[in-house]
Amino acid sequence: MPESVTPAIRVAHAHKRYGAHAVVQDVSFALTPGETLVLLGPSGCGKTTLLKMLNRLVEPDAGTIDINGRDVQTQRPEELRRGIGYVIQQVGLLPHYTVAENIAVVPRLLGQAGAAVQERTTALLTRLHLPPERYAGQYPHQLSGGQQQRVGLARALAADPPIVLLDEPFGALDPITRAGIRREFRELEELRRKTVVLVTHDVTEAFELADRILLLNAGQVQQLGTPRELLFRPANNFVRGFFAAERLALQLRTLTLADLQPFLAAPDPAATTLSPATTVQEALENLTRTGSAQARYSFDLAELMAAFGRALQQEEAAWKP
Ligand SMILES: Nc1ncnc2c1ncn2[C@@H]1O[C@H](COP(=O)(O)OP(=O)(O)OP(=O)(O)O)[C@@H](O)[C@H]1O
Repeated sequence: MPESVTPAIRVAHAHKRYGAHAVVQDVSFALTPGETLVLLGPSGCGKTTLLKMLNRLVEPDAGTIDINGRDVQTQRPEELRRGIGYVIQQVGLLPHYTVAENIAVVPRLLGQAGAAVQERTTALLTRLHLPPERYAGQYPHQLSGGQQQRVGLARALAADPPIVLLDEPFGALDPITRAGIRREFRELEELRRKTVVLVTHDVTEAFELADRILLLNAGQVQQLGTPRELLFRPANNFVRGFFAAERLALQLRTLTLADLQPFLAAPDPAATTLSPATTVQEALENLTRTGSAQARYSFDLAELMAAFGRALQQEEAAWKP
């Protein structure tokens, strides 16, 4: 991060213990505005505790936390929280409020005008694929789990906070709904501009959403880096082991056509082209798609996989110590 940029979030030497149990041990990181950090690690490693330190739902025993350059200890917790969106797994919608009323809670607390709040609610619902004419007046119990999670996200975004904290936001969903919502989430322009800290223990989710991953074990940072760094340049055996079971799937999601380009034949101008940023996984999905969406590409499945193998060898050779 350039020194002139004030980190959106800076955590320095944070510690937390409950009795004899050291839950967070000497954790430090700094995020540039707009960055998405995923807190990843096994159950009980301290992810939620660390996340809650950022909005003062948990107070650290030692260390400092600055949000936009200001120590959180100098700010009243309620005021701090109004500037930070927060989504939890259980969603926590108010059961007697409609969808629109739930989304409007924080903007109303901030004294925003009714018409502006309504406009924002309508826009957010539309963007999250919940047509407002159908859903604005419904109550939480009338919605599916995935719809409730989208309302939870809309609520966290309603006051347009520059920082959003998400604790297992897709945790309660089945894998298919989860993958779909994750895609929507990634494509949400709204979130691209924001600094996001997201807790998950789902490795695929972490790789899909993170700019950087903070991998924790027993309260200690094992590695902080891009998904590519954690995968190809693990800092220790814990990091290596944590990704071992899903290594191939993660490699397919991490390498892109740009990485494979030296090993693929020159593109056929008559064929459908895929962007260089397309992951190998996405390219595979395109190639194996059947039916009306079938298109002709410059390479076939065998050529793609051969190029993937060679790119992988190159990547691993480049990062050998
Ligand atoms: N208020 C508390 N009092 C005592 N122990 C706590 C408290 N909150 C958390 N812990 C303990 O601290 C450890 C870390 O909890 P935390 O919820 O941060 O983990 P996590 O990584 O988010 O786990 P999971 O993925 O299972 O949600 C756990 O062993 C938990 O039992």
